[in-house]
Amino acid sequence: MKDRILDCIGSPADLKVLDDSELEILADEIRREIVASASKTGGHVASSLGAVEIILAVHSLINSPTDRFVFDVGHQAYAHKLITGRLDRFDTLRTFGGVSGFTRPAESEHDVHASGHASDSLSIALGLAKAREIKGTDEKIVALIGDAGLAGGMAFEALNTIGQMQLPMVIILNDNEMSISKNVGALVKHLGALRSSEAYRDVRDSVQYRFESAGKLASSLVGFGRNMKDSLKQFVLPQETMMYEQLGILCTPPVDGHNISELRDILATALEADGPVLMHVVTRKGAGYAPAEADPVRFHGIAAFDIATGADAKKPATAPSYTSVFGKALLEEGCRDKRVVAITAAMRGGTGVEPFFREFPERSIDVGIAEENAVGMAAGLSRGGLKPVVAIYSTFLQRAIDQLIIDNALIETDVVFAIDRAGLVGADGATHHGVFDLVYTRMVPNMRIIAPSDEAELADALHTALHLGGPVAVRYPRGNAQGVDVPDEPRILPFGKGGIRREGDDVALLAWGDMVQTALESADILADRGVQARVVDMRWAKPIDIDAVAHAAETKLVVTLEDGAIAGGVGEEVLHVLSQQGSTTPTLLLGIEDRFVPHGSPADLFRSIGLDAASVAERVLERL
Ligand SMILES: Cc1ncc(C[n+]2csc(CCOP(=O)(O)OP(=O)(O)O)c2C)c(N)n1
Ligand SMILES: CC(=O)[C@@H](O)[C@H](O)COP(=O)(O)O
Ligand SMILES: [Mg+2]
Repeated sequence: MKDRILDCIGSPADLKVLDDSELEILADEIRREIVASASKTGGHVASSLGAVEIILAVHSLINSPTDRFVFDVGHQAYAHKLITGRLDRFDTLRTFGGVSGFTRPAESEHDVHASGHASDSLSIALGLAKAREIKGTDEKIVALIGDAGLAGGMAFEALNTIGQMQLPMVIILNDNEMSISKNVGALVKHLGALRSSEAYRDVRDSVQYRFESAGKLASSLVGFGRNMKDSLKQFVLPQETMMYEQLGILCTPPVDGHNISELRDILATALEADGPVLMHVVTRKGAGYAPAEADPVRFHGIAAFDIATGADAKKPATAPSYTSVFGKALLEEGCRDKRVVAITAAMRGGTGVEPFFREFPERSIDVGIAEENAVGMAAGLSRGGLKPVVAIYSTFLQRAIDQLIIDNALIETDVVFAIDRAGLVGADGATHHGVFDLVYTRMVPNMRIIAPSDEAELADALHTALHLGGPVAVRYPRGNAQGVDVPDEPRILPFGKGGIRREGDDVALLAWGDMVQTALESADILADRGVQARVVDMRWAKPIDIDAVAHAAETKLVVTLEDGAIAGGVGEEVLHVLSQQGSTTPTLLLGIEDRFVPHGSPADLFRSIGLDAASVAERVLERL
C-alpha cells in the first residue's frame, strides 16, 4: 500500500490525473523527500525547494520526453528527478555511481542536456525550437531559468536570437531575487520594478478575474496568448514594460510561483502561443523549509545537515580551506597595496572574497554570472593602472578563455587569476571539475602559472603573482588545505623553481599542487616496497622547472602527477623538455585520461581514476 502520491508517480504522465489540490499535496511530499535526502547527501536544497510547483505545473501540462523541459544550471531540478523515475535512487544523490546533482541525458530520457553551467538553457531551447521547425514537428519547449542565470551573457545572446526568430517556446523566469548570494546588477532592479509596479498588479488582477469569470482555459486562451500583447499595452506604461517585451518576447505579469493553480492556468495559455513567451514567476528560495528560507545562501549548496535545526551535520575540519586562506591573503594584499581590486562572477562566498568585499567595497566588483565580463573588465582595470585579482572557479573561467587570451595575455595585463576549485571538486561532478585550466592557461603565451602545494605556498603565490605583474594564474583545489602554518609575511617564490620534498634516486615523482601530497604518500608506499622515490613540488606549471626535470631524468623513471587533463597538461610539457634535453629516461604521465570524470567524493573519484596514493604506487611499480 503506497501512502504517498509521490510513490505512485512513475513518470510525469502520471501527473495528468491529479487536480490542483492533489498536486499541492504532491509538492509537499516532494519537499519532504528533498529535505530528507539532501540532509544526508548535501545538495542544492534552496533552489530545488523554490522550484517544486513550477516543475509540477510544467510536467502536468507537457508530455515529456516528447515535449522538452530544459533546466538552467539544473541545480533546481530535484523535483523533476523525483517524478521522472529516480525516486528510488534519490538517496544516492551526488554520490559516486549515484544520481547526479544536475540533469544528465545518460541518466534519464527526460533530461535534455548536461546542465551545471548557468545561462545556457535558452540557447539549448532555441536550438530545439529550430530543430522542431526544420523537422516540421510540434512538440512543446519549455526552459526554466533563474533571475541570476537570465542576466548571464549567454542567455542574453539567446534572447537576441529568440526575439528575432519568433519560434514558439516558453521561458519560465524563476525570480527569487537571489543568485547564490543576493542577486546583483541593473537587471535585478528592472525585475524589482516590475514586481512592485502597480500597472503589472492591475494586469495580474485582471487576468485573474478573467480566469475566474470565464472558465480557466477558454478565457485564458482568448485573453492571453499572443493577444495578451495588446491587453498588456493597455495597462503598462512604456517605461514600465518588461525590457524583454521590446525584444519581441511576450511577457506575463508576475505569477505566484507557489500557486499551482495560477501557474497552470497561465502556463497552459503560454504553451499555446505562436511565438516566444516569458513567464515571470516569483518564488521564495528555500520555500517550505524554514532553515532554508531563513538562510538561502547557506542552503544554496549545502553539505549534510540536521533536519530539525538546519545545522551542519559534520564538525568543521581543523585545517582551513584553500579558499579561506586565499580570502585572508587577498585582504592582506589589499591592505598593502591600494591598487588591488577583487572581482568575482557571482561567487562571493565560494571564492572567499567576502572579507575583501566588506573591507574595501569600493575596490570590489561582483559582475553576476558574467565570466567574460569579469575577465574583460579586469583587462580594463589593469590598463587603468590597477591590479585586479579575478577570483573564479576553474570550470567557470572556461567561459572566458577568449578574454584571457586576447584581452589580457596578448597585451600582458597585470591581472591575477585566482583559480579556485582546480582539480576534482567532488559531488558536483563532470560539469564542475577543474580539470582543464592547466591546459587552457598553459597554452597561452605570456601566462605564468603557480600551483601551490599547501596554504603557506598559496599565500606566497598570490604575493608573488601581484609582485611579478603580467597575467599570472594561481590555481588551488576545493576543500581543506594541508594544515601548515601560514607565515605573517608572505614570501616571493623563486621564479620557475620547484623544491625537493623527499630525496630518492630510483624514481622521480614530479607533482603539482595537491598532488604533491599524493606523491609523498606514494613515496612512503614505494619505500616499503624497496623503491626510493624523489618527490618534487614543481610549484610552477609555467615556466616549468627545467633543472628539476633534468635532475629527474637521472633516475630510472620520471613520473608526473597532475589533477588535470593529461592532454595538453604539464606532464606533456615535461615530455617536451625531456626530448629537448635528449633524455631517454622512461616516463609515466599520471593525470586525468581523455574522459569526463563523474560525481562522487574526491577520495572515491581519485581512486576510480588511479590517482590516489596506493594506485599511483602500483602504477609506478608496474613500470619499473
Ligand atoms: C557559468 C556559471 N557561473 C557560475 C555558476 C555558479 N552558480 C550556480 S547557481 C548560481 C546562481 C543561480 O541563480 P539563479 O539563476 O537566480 O537560480 P536560483 O538558484 O536563484 O534558483 C551560480 C552563480 C554556474 N553554475 N555557472
Ligand atoms: C550549482 C553551482 O554551480 C554552484 O552552486 C556550485 O555547486 C558551487 O560549488 P561549491 O560548493 O564548490 O562552491
Ligand atoms: Mg535566483
